[in-house]
Amino acid sequence: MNDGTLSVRDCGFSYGKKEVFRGVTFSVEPGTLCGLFGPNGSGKSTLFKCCLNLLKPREGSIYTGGTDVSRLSAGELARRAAYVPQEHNPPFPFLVRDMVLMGRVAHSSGLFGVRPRDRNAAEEAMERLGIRELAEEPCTRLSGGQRQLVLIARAIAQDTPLVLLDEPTSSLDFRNQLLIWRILRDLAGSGKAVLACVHDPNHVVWFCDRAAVMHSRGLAAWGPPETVMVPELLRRLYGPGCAVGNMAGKPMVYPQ
Ligand SMILES: Nc1ncnc2c1ncn2[C@@H]1O[C@H](COP(=O)(O)OP(=O)(O)OP(=O)(O)O)[C@@H](O)[C@H]1O
Repeated sequence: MNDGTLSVRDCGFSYGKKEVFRGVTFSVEPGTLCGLFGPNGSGKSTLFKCCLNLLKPREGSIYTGGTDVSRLSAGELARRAAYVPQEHNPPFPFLVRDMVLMGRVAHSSGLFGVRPRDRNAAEEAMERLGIRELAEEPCTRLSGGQRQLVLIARAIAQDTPLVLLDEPTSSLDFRNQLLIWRILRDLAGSGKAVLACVHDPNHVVWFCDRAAVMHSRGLAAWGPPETVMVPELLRRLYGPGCAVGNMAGKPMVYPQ
């Protein structure tokens, strides 16, 4: 099996003596968009870093495409999984075009081995994200939202079977939020496994096929959003000010 399936098996992690989560088990299948949500500090970014072998779980294991991520070299992992971090402030004034092209490094022999098809993939990704006109801009001169679009374009250019995104719409206006969700749905539609950390529970209901919920040092729920998004769980997560109604046959979360 060399697809994008992400399989998190009985995973636990601690920073020193501080336990962040334990017993986390869920999977993201090819063709599926899964939303990961939960309160601030519940361990979502930490779990992402474990999936990318940047942090080592204290217990359990994480597989992608049937291989334990800890057994993959950095290059192999970069060909299997793309990652959009929560934020990234580039230390150097790389041009947007070069930043997106960096997504292709996993497929070529370094930045000096860039082939026409790598350049095409980068151009297509910029086109898809609507940032072609920013191609010659240094990344250090972009707004927060523009930087976020560049990071997503880089992940798309990387063209991996698994895509992990940490709050991919946090800095975006509503139009660009809708654009990103449409692109993520298309990525899943093309057979990729997509895991996106999200804060707005309505985004999970509207756009995701699966929901995974981090809370109280573990996974509080996992399944189709309609079954996960129930008032009891939301009140546990976010307190009594949270209600669930119905809009167009889907749950709709709103303030009480
Ligand atoms: N490098 C670190 N060393 C020690 N503790 C850390 C470190 N990074 C994160 N933590 C702690 O681990 C817990 C989980 O943090 P994490 O960033 O994974 O949460 P999160 O769910 O992504 O939060 P948010 O929604 O605010 O982005 C928090 O209590 C945080 O303080």
